[in-house]
Amino acid sequence: MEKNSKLIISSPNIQYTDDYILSDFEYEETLVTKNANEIVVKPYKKSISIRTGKKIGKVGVMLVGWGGNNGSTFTAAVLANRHQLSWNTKNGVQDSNWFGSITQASTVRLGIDEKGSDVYIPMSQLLPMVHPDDLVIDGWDISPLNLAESMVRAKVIDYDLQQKLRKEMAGMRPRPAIYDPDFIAANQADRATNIIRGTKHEQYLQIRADIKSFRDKNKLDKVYILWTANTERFCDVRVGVHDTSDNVEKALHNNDKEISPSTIFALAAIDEGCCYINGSPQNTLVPGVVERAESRGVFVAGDDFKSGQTKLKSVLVDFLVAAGLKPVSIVSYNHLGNNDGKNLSAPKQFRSKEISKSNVVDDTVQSNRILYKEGEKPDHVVVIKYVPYVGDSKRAMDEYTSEILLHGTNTIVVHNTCEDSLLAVPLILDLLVLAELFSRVQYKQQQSAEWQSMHSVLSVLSYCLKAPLVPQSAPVINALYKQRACIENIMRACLSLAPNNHMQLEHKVPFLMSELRSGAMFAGNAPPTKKPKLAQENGDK
Ligand SMILES: NC(=O)c1ccc[n+]([C@@H]2O[C@H](COP(=O)([O-])OP(=O)(O)OC[C@H]3O[C@@H](n4cnc5c(N)ncnc54)[C@H](O)[C@@H]3O)[C@@H](O)[C@H]2O)c1
Ligand SMILES: O=P([O-])([O-])O[C@@H]1[C@@H](O)[C@H](O)[C@@H](O)[C@H](O)[C@@H]1O
Repeated sequence: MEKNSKLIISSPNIQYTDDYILSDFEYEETLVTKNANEIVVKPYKKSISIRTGKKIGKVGVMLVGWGGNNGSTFTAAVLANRHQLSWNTKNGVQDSNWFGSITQASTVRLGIDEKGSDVYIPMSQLLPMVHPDDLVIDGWDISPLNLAESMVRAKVIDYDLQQKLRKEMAGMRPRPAIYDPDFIAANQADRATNIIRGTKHEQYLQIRADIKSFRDKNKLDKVYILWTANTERFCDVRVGVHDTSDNVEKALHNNDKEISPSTIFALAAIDEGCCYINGSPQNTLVPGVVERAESRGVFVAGDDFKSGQTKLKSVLVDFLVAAGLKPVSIVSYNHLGNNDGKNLSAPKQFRSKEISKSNVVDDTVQSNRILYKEGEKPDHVVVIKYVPYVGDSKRAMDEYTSEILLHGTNTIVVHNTCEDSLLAVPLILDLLVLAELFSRVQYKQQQSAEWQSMHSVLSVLSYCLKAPLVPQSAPVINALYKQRACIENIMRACLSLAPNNHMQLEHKVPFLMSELRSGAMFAGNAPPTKKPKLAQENGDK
């Protein structure tokens, strides 16, 4: 499909207005009930209407930890792509790209052509999405370095590209941030010289003022707040402090020591009506914060970017278990030398990461009671070591041992070296682009008049996160294929298209095969000669 060709869904279930894409969608599921000696399966359907706003507006993003490896590399990537920069390296001239981003560099299966071949288009062409070039960037950091100095410190971007970006990035300086030595490693103290003084509530008010001034100065329609600052220790969640919105607010006013800097940022974001995304593993989004987001109709998402070792794990374990093989021992070791690794060399901060990296196999293991008894899990060990010399170039080594036929074993060993930030930054972009897209998608039961947004806990972003936060009582899905299919199929539903099922019966069932070959399969489904009629300009059906 040509990059700029227009996607038109030719269906009686879709209508295009100036402001919306309106879709009628049949949501199908299967209700399963088990009793002593039978399993009853009952298919059901739900007719819903979906509308997607076509107007994006001006979008701003404020990064907490802007001066870090991820924050400075994200900024460099946006600018390099915006200016379509090329630069010299020992391997020749390189061009800017967004490799690693599903919204910018991946395609989705749309359907089949007359010959029955799959047709794919860029995910970014499926629905209106904010373009990375249009993002306005700002943020906070406890370190005072400007973004050019931060980029140099990070040692991620090629030198020649750094030179092309330095002038513009030198003009970007992180706002003072909230520093609490009780929450991040003591070894971070020497960079914490750009901080907001005062009580926790005064810091909260300053963050709100920062968001407001950023929004007003740039005339923004939406602002997204994303935490890519250092990993904090878990806060000790307490009844009366973290359990409700009112109690969290009270605790803030009382300067409670268990209210973390990241929770203060989250409260400020939510109270300014801004989506808050947690790219680190700590438990920022305590129940009281989630309750506040729900009461204000604001999205929150987290935790911890799923960028490398864990992303691969959420594929490999799914493949092994789905193949009927039984992973019994998973050992994930890595060392790295960036500041993230330095912070994680402290036990409490490592513990936060160990938790988020360890739960990623649970959904797949629990799905197969042939291989695993109730409560049975593979041995699973996570090791992270700080080795300054290697910098951002994380060296990950994984060993997967599985039981196979007749007490055999299979051991898969993986070695994975990468600039950690070059894997995380595309996820930061996708989290922002997808959060903005889903802020424009609303649903209603066809007979009811009220349009509803998705639940405040935006679990559709799980694909980008190691330890996905989900609405209360919802299951956590970590398997990467399922997470990606969820995004694709919700986007297809916005266009009234059925989920991809990969059955390809036209290539398996003889009468369908002959219909395909004779052209009879598409008889009466020929593309329309004229555009689908525009619905009345009323935003509603
Ligand atoms: N592949 C990846 O890089 C990856 C993957 C998953 C998660 N993460 C998480 O993303 C975060 C950032 O990673 P990084 O490599 O950019 O680390 P980094 O240490 O280079 O950057 C973090 C930045 O946050 C700043 N900071 C610390 N506390 C702050 C606060 N309270 N307010 C504002 N700024 C603060 C630090 O000064 C630093 O500049 C870490 O928590 C890391 O665990 C990274
Ligand atoms: O994403 P992933 O490769 O599983 O996990 C990574 C860890 O292995 C790494 O040590 C840490 O510094 C990064 O923040 C990231 O969390």
